[in-house]
Amino acid sequence: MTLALRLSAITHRHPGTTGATLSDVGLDVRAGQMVAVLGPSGSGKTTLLRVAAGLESPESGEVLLDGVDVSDVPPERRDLTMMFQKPHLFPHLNVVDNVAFADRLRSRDRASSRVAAQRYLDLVHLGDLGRRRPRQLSGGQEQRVSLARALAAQRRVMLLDEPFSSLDTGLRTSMHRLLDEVRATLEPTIVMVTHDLAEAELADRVAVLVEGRIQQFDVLGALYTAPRTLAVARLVGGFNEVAGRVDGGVHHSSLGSFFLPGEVESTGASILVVRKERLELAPLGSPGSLTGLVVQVRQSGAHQDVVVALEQHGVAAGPRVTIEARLGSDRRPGDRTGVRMPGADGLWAVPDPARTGSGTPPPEPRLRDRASLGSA
Ligand SMILES: Nc1ncnc2c1ncn2[C@@H]1O[C@H](COP(=O)(O)OP(=O)(O)OP(=O)(O)O)[C@@H](O)[C@H]1O
Repeated sequence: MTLALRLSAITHRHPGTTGATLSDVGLDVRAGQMVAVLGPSGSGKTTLLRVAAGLESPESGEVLLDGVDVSDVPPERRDLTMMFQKPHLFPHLNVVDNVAFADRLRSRDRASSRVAAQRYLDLVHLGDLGRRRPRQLSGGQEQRVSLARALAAQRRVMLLDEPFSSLDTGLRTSMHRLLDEVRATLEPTIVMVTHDLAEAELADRVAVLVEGRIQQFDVLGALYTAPRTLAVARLVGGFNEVAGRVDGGVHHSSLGSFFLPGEVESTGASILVVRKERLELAPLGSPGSLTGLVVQVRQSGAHQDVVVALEQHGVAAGPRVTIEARLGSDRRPGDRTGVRMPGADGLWAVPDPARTGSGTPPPEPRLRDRASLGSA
């Protein structure tokens, strides 16, 4: 499959700022693929799209469309289209003419561009609203028209900048379904910026951007099972963290020594990251289990999060871990309990940025389970 878009070693500094907003960012998007750029607020996501679109000129690096360097091509002549959080429809045109606009710019006649626009409106389930003005639409309808207009432009790549973030949860879910339908029908190439993990699920691959650097570019599942950095683990959330060291494929900490999967690359000062759903409550004193004191039990969706302060030398002063237990677990604050660690397939380790100086310092976590703290 061909590469529709390649961003190569992009570094960008906004005028008047000291640090780089984007540092050596590379991203490959294949034709027909959808890539989500996921990152916390201010990590440089919009800037990255604007560089791809030609709205910002990077200090260094290249933008290639279908293998051709377009770094010096102005935005209007790049074969891509951008869709924003706000729809920006033309208020003086009705819906069908908004969608037909790109065709009209290409000098297609009014009648046939309207016929084509109608097909895109049907695709976004707004076939009956073509004669309305934008001010007569709801927010969700406006965003559907905006999507139809972006599709009708038939550009090589669509850049979507948090296009559904201003919609309520129900509308956002229906836009996600619509995007899935559109992808199945037209196979557009899409780069979508989001800070929402649920939205990133729509994409084939996810690029995690933190403080202007791509920290991981992978399928979403890998971010949950094999995060490359602590920042990625924190952005995904639901990990317990225990500081320690990796030597010879084994993580050593105050919790003990645990074999890691062979793919773990981190060595030296490393944080053991364990998903809360992979830890288990166990009967007190059961063989191979750790012991701790339940300090909190709280509802988390269809589960309970049980926070346990692990005991060391008989004192519950060790790392705190959160265990996702099924509803109705009988643990109460003040109970002592066993905690069973998963096998190597449920463990992972990432470099400890505080002790190795590697990677960027972790951002203030947005999605992190605040109780999931651990220290060696
Ligand atoms: N025109 C500009 N001039 C100076 N600084 C800017 C400019 N545009 C953005 N920035 C800064 O660059 C950084 C990245 O901004 P950007 O909008 O790309 O982040 P983002 O990840 O899209 O954030 P959000 O999710 O909040 O939209 C921020 O610190 C922002 O303040």
